[in-house]
Amino acid sequence: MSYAVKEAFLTLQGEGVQAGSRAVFLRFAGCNLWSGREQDRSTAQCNFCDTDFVGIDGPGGGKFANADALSSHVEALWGEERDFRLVVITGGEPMLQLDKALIDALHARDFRVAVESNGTIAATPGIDWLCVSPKAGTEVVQRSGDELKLVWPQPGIDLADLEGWDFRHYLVQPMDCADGQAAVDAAISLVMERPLWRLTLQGHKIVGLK
Ligand SMILES: C[S@@+](CC[C@H](N)C(=O)[O-])C[C@H]1O[C@@H](n2cnc3c(N)ncnc32)[C@H](O)[C@@H]1O
Ligand SMILES: Nc1nc2[nH]cc(C(=O)O)c2c(=O)[nH]1
Ligand code: SF4
Ligand SMILES: [Mg+2]
Repeated sequence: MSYAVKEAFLTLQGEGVQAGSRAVFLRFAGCNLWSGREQDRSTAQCNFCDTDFVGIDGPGGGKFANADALSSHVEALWGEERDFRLVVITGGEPMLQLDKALIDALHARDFRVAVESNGTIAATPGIDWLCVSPKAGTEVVQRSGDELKLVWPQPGIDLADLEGWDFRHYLVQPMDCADGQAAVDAAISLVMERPLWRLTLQGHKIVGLK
């Protein structure tokens, strides 16, 4: 199978429990909850997205013919070091394209495979670190994983329901939006009221990384 990649780059994981780790980011093109066009945002199932995932024109992006070609591209971005190899596969919605062949090819090059998903498509087996970020009003089928990362505030989310799912870590991430401070305050209040949850900040934006 071929893969449509918006962009790929070396940075630090900015979010979640693995924040601060050196990682290659692989951003697949396309999402099932929004077209990515601004004129569709207000009517999309997910309308607060902070990411351009349309097309294959970003740095390190392109069309890759097969899993070997794409895993080789990831390896070139990482460099020679064989230890602690980490790739974060995101998008867009990565579960539209991520298959076993790509996970196997990345494992063969000694990468741990982390994935950021909206959870509306079941995760491909073999992922080493799965982050699910639920969106209000969508049917989340992937209710287990390593971290659940809730962007907040999101009207229509049933916190008690999420708390019954099977995740090792429950994280709340302030929504990057016009009133960012209000979102930070709301996230802190959530943690104060429900200590299962931990605050995660988008550290890459704070320090000026991509
Ligand atoms: C761009 S999404 C791509 C992966 C997948 N489609 C998803 O939604 O999880 C990557 C992460 O950014 C989060 N995110 C998107 N827009 C955000 C915003 N405005 N503020 C904070 N986090 C945001 C998502 O919830 C998700 O955890
Ligand atoms: N540095 C950095 N860390 C991230 N963690 C999750 C991201 C994403 O867009 O999925 C992201 C991102 O876009 N950049
Ligand atoms: S599901 Fe993820 S990629 Fe899709 S629009 Fe929402 S935040 Fe963006
Ligand atoms: Mg991002």
